[in-house]
Amino acid sequence: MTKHTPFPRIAFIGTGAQGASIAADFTLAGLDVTFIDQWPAHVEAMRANGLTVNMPTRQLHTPVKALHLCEIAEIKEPFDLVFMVVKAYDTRWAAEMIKPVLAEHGFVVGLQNGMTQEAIAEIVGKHRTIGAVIEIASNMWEPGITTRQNDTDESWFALGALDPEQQPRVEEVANILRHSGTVEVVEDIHSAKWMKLVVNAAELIPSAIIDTALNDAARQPEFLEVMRKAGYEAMDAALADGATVMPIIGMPPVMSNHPERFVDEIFDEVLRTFSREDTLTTSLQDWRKGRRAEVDEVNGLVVDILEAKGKAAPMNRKVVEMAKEIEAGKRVLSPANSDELVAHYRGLVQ
Ligand SMILES: NC(=O)C1=CN([C@@H]2O[C@H](COP(=O)(O)OP(=O)(O)OC[C@H]3O[C@@H](n4cnc5c(N)ncnc54)[C@H](OP(=O)(O)O)[C@@H]3O)[C@@H](O)[C@H]2O)C=CC1
Ligand SMILES: CC(C)(CO)C(=O)C(=O)O
Repeated sequence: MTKHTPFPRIAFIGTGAQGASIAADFTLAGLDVTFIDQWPAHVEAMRANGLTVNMPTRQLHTPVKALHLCEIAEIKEPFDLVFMVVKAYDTRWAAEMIKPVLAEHGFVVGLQNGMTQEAIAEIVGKHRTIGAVIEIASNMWEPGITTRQNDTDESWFALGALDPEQQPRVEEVANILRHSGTVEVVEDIHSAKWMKLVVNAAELIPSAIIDTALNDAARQPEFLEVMRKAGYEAMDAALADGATVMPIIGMPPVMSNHPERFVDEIFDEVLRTFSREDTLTTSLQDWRKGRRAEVDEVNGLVVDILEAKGKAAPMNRKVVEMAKEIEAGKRVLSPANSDELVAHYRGLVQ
């Protein structure tokens, strides 16, 4: 029997590493959840064997209702709440696909890295868009099986409406998402999303370029400076785009109002609380699977915002350049790439 909720029909578009584990929590809580994914083998595996979620100290298994993307066109009853958990670069088309089956008073929640709430709002309308910060480390290498490295007691989310008139309803969405972790409802989701992007600019693509687990990358002193520099430039971009410094991911109230020290604090918190010794960033997982990573949506956005304001983002520009070479097959994914990034950093600070 399905639980009574203000959102009787829930969908996830994108049920990879992150979407699958959160949607599994909702399913096990008795909610009506539809899993929609573009990876055919994953949908077939979930239909045949259900979904398995491996966590540090327990394993979940549940039958799920899974649809291929092409089956969205067959949906008769609209969804009241849609969690968008595809990669940031897939947001626009995914929002267009879901729009015809989104209830008039429904919401799309952009549970992703990157400033995806803006693209979602352009497509489904500001009044139906909720921005979200997600902090969980997870990975998916096999169809039907996701590994979530942070159980619900150490998973963290922030939610905020784009349209202030809808903000009171965000609490109802938070109550649903609390099946999967701690949820903070924030008034200023633009700033919260930027604070996450700041730490993402430092950690994701830089550690992926050197084909190294996040914690190992951050343990290399000179490479840590490279990562921090990318984060400092991202903080500049955040401030230039109207964001204010605010604590996220369960950090204590801001310890420092110095923007660069604040970048260091968020980064330390990710390493201390969320990232495990073997955590590969979502971007390195993409590259090891031969897929595209969120380069333009994270480091590329920093370059674009600062350059549009007549400022420079030389560390992020270099990160984007090397990432594009990797994606074009012109550069090998290797720890040896560290030398070039470190040399570039040294040139900037001399
Ligand atoms: N994984 C992590 O640790 C973290 C991820 N995030 C963010 O969460 C969002 C979702 O990321 P995440 O869940 O990691 O992404 P995944 O790549 O695991 O899943 C996204 C989607 O990619 C497709 N996909 C994944 N693997 C394959 C494959 N081998 N072959 C074909 N298709 C595949 C699937 O379809 P489809 O494209 O339809 O979705 C999947 O749903 C991103 O914005 C990410 O930055 C944030 C914090 C940490
Ligand atoms: C948790 C982590 C480091 C894992 O990839 C991540 O991707 C993020 O902070 O967005």
